[in-house]
Amino acid sequence: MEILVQNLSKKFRQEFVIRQFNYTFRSGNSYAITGPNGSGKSTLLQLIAQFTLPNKGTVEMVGIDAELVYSQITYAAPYVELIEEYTLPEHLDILVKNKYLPASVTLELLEDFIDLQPGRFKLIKNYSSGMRQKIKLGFALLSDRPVLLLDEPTTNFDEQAKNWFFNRLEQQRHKLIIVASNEAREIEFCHEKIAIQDFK
Ligand SMILES: Nc1ncnc2c1ncn2[C@@H]1O[C@H](COP(=O)(O)OP(=O)(O)OP(=O)(O)O)[C@@H](O)[C@H]1O
Repeated sequence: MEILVQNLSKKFRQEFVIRQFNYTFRSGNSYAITGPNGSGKSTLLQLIAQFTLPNKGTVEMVGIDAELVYSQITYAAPYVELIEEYTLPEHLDILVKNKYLPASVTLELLEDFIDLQPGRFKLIKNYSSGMRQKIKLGFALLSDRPVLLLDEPTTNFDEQAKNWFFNRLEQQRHKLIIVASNEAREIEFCHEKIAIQDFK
């Protein structure tokens, strides 16, 4: 898998958040997008995912039809919400039906993966913020899609949960991973670092 980004620019109102960004992302590599608050890390991640359109430039997933790009990506971010009124089994069911997760991901497997005590009738909104983040990451990490996009993945995590995440992330090295973050541990995992300030 290769994502080719050429001459990408994005502005909100009259102000450029990203200007003339060029990069090639490849499977088996992990990339950190770094920069101060409000510098455009999340915007760049959303542009790469093609969730949002650029003002100029292109993002191409090489060899993949434009309509199928979404089916190659898993995305975990504070602004990508879980369905709060669902229970975990209901949520899992919908992700399997929509092919976000393979059918081999059973409830038992998911609960084991995220170290969750079974609480099958509990609504997602009644889990703690750290647990909700773990569920979100569990869904992303158990997917077999080749591109994994993570925005500030260890937000709301204590040390134990951070260890859980980094151990499981190690098993994803074959994927193309992009992390938007300023957190030292999230960045040090990555092979390449992209400073957003270089594209202003
Ligand atoms: N939909 C939008 N409409 C208008 N402005 C926006 C929109 N999305 C982002 N921005 C602006 O673009 C800039 C970059 O925002 P972005 O969220 O990408 O930064 P960030 O580096 O991810 O920030 P943080 O580290 O705080 O999460 C900010 O000034 C933000 O206000």
